[in-house]
Amino acid sequence: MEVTARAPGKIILAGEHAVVHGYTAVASSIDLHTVASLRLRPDGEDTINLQLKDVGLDFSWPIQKIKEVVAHLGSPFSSTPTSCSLEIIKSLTALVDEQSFPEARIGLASGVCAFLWLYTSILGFKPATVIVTSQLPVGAGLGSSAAYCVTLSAALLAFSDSVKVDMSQKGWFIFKEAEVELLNKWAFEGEKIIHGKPSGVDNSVSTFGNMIKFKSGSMTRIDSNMPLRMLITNTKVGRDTKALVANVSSRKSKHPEVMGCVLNAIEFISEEWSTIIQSHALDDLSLATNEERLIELMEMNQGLLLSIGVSQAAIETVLQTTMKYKLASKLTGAGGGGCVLTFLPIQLSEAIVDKVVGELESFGFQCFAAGIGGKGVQISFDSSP
Ligand SMILES: Nc1ncnc2c1ncn2[C@@H]1O[C@H](COP(=O)(O)OP(=O)(O)O)[C@@H](O)[C@H]1O
Ligand SMILES: C[C@@](O)(CCOP(=O)(O)O)CC(=O)O
Ligand SMILES: [Mg+2]
Repeated sequence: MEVTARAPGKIILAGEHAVVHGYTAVASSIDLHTVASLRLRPDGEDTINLQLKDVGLDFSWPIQKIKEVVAHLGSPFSSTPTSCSLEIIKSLTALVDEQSFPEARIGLASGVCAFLWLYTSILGFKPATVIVTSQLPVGAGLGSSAAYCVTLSAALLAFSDSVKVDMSQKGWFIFKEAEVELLNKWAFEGEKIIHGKPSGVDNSVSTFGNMIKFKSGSMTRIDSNMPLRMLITNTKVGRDTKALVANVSSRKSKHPEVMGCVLNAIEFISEEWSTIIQSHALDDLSLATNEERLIELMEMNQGLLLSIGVSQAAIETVLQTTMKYKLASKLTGAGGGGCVLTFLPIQLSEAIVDKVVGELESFGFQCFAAGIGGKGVQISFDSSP
């Protein structure tokens, strides 16, 4: 029996970073997914195998070895989501390092630690092969870390005693509500290992899908009444969410009053975003007025993100390029590189979009569109041998 789980990435429309400090963010799922398949190995085999196809890494740990490393810390197996202590992270990192992790890919090590923590906590020491693939660029602001943790948590829970699923069901489906909440909590624990101090917005939107407003750990679903088109430009400049979040926190402790005002301003931007997107535009004129307001909010949000130190040269190149076409852009996710969103008004001609894309791609950036606001995590079973 094999289970496959898929979880979407996200865009943050307003409020990244501020959300880490208890302010509001507005985020939406996108129709690009991370997929994890998990197949239990027959009894007698004694390894846990993890294949990360996008980054070309393949790990195999004898169960006995994992037991030796984590069991002395007490059985990590737990029916309620628990945080991975620093001591366990150290032990898990030793397990990852033993597999001669390539130096250039050391940032990926925390993702492998998150896997080991989720695996041993949810499934214990059952032998299995887990394969992860993704349509999302890794480390580019589209929430690949959250989609990875959500999809792994879903696949692991599907074979655990914590959820009750009918494995004969055909096609994609999802657990019951309380079980999805449990999954989201586990994914958050995985995100903590990768991000250090995540707000929880990314795992929540990947788990539940749609568009959400998120503040201080709780989410409200947004029912958008506006068609929304965003061009996503991947600058391909690598960055690490954990470091960017830590830098913002350090700026906040150095300049508490200034940062308080900036983050408060971002809060108002997110609130206004959520009001506008839910309002009913009765005619083309009011739709255009609403679009104009969202464009201004995006410009202000980007300015504030620059002021907290998370913009970057390639991001600024995207902004200047799209500005030539009177289009507004803002970074999405942690910034420091990664992806930028450009608001495409509904009336904008495809000819202009093509011109902007052509110019952006001439810098070596990659442009794409993504469906906004689709379903959250789903699983499916395959009983073929
Ligand atoms: N498909 C994947 N395969 C392996 N690791 C992944 C994958 N997706 C995410 N990760 C983990 O998430 C990390 C990137 O997370 P992060 O810096 O938060 O960027 P983002 O979430 O914006 O893509 C990677 O370094 C890796 O540890
Ligand atoms: C910067 C932040 O607001 C979003 C990070 O998103 P991403 O990992 O860059 O996709 C951090 C968080 O909310 O946990
Ligand atoms: Mg992330």
